[in-house]
Amino acid sequence: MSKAAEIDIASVSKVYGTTTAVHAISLKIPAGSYCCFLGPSGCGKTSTLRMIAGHESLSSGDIRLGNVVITDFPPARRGTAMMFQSYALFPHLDLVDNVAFSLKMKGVQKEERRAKALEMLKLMQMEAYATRRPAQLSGGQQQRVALARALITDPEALLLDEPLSALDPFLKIRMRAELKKLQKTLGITFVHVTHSQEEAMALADVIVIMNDGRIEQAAAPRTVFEKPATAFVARFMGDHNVLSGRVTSIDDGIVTLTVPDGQIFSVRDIAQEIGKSIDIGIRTDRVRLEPASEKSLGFQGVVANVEYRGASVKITVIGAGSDDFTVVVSDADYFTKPVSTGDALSLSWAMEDVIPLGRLSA
Ligand SMILES: Nc1ncnc2c1ncn2[C@@H]1O[C@H](COP(=O)(O)OP(=O)(O)OP(=O)(O)O)[C@@H](O)[C@H]1O
Repeated sequence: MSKAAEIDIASVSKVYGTTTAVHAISLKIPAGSYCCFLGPSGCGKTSTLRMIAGHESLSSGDIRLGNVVITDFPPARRGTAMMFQSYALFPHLDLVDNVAFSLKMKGVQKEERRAKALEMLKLMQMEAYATRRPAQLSGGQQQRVALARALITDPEALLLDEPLSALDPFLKIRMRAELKKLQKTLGITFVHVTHSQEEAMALADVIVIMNDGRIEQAAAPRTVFEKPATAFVARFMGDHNVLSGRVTSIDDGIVTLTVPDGQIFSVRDIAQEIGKSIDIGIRTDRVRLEPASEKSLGFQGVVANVEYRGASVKITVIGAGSDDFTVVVSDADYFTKPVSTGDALSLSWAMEDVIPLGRLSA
């Protein structure tokens, strides 16, 4: 296998007619890492992947793979390989010929390309099916063949566009583990586009969260979850409450934030100006069902909904300017003091659990 290569995306934009799909993004994807592009539909993740692959031209900027600027290279000369969402296997060819296809295009002799294709099918544990056609395989097996076909060119980076979306939920989780294992075995850079937070968290060394053609945050899954950079990231990753308010006083480093019907205090220097709007995040599992003390923060609200989830219970609360402030407590904690819809309750959390979120507005 080839060596892994860093992918350097420098100020890359993509404009389609009047739509700017990607706004001058810059990102370095470390060599040998598993990188997931995550974001809502239309945020520009597929356009970015296709520009790395060479299936879409750049409107501006440059892309480097290792030491080589590949911006103007055709797909086959880039050192990348792409696996498509639909797998794009040829129905009339058997698996060996499907996998060997790109070598045939390169003029590699039949014996040599068939031997290499069998080696790749073996890597994906599909050699027993070598003479079958794609229609005679399950979804998971087709995916393995598509992977074998992408890997036969010894790419430095493998690009995967929603690779698990065609699979049923059970297979999705199994193939997810196989992808991760394959990336570790090969050691090459994987770039995987997904709209599933869970998938990105499970697979990635680096998650790149995109919104409206821009990168909101690029970091390790734990950083993204524990320190979301913006309100968008906190909301999109889920399991966080986002409260917005105005700074009403700053005293000795303690910022007082006033939300429409309550007060939240933060010890951190999250905004310097009185009157400025700010967003803060609080994890749903860090909220306690007890009144705030001097050392903690909180508000009083009214229970809007209670959802039993087995090991935990999710309580939705109206208050502090939010109509869906969410608290997740363990089943044990909940059942010692259950609450129902319409009950008034006090919520609190520790000051250190307040996450200041970026992109402040005036
Ligand atoms: N060939 C095209 N011509 C015109 N506009 C396009 C083209 N391809 C994408 N777009 C637009 O660019 C924006 C980004 O699209 P892109 O496919 O990159 O998003 P995405 O995040 O991958 O979305 P999805 O998850 O739905 O695939 C969208 O507004 C889309 O409509």
